[in-house]
Amino acid sequence: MAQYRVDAEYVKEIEKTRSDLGSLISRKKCAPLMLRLAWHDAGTYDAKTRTGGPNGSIRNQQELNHSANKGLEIAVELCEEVKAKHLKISYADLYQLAGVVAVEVTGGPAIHFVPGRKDSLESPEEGRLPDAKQGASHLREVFYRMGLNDGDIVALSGGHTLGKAHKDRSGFEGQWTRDPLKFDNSYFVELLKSESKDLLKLPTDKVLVEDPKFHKYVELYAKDEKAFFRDYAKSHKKLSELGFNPN
Ligand SMILES: C=CC1=C(C)/C(=C/c2[nH]c(Cc3[nH]c(Cc4[nH]c(OC(C)(C)C)c(C)c4C=C)c(C)c3CCC(=O)O)c(CCC(=O)O)c2C)NC1=O
Ligand SMILES: [Fe+3]
Repeated sequence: MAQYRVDAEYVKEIEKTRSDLGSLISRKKCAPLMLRLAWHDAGTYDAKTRTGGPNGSIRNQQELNHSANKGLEIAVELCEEVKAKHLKISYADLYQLAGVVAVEVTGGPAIHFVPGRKDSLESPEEGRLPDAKQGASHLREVFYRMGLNDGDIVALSGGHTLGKAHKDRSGFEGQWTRDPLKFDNSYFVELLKSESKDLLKLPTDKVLVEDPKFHKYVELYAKDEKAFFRDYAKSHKKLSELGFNPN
């Protein structure tokens, strides 16, 4: 992923973009969708070939057509309103900033954001994002390929504190927590409880409790929200900067 040095003017523009994203995301109550957009752009990264990653390519219709990205054209559309006011900001930076703001406006941790991602029009082949129907070895294969580790997998899954699954997008239906617009550690609290008919657990959510290496993090985050916020902020930054070595 290419990057470029940014000047003071670009940094100033980023701050204006951040505030416009905050108003848009609060007004439209679309924090969960924006967080998913940021991940689906960044989560295609392959550390070996150094391809994919947070480069704005998710805006390509060809990539939006990937089955894992169903529904994200809405998020891309919503971002256009902000992009039109800040043309010099790259799509790559815009989408990652939207993910950072989505977490902050819903009460989550502040996440350090470094601008300078370059856009690419090249979309990776379909199938780089994890499949929610699979198990622990698949999760590790996909996240290790991105250059992330077991702790990142559990912390990032905590992003399911926001939002819901939609039958017509992923085939799953329902929210993971009582308040889908509040960023807190309740995803982990619910994960340790037995199945409840009104809350969702994806197969990939369930493996976080079944696999002993993942389970120890779930236990920690369920009882210590500060620890979750600390680790989530680190993993979020890591995912949003895959392939991008900020100077
Ligand atoms: C760790 C594996 C993992 C998988 C397999 C996953 C899959 C997954 N995530 C979501 C929705 C979904 N996901 C997320 C954050 C999210 N998603 C995500 O996994 C990636 C991208 C790597 C797959 C990461 C790493 C994060 C972390 C913040 C949000 C906020 C929403 C709600 C969106 C909404 O409300 O519209 C859906 C339902 C889509 C829909 O029907 O609208 C599915 C099937 N999410 C996962 O964590
Ligand atoms: Fe998800």
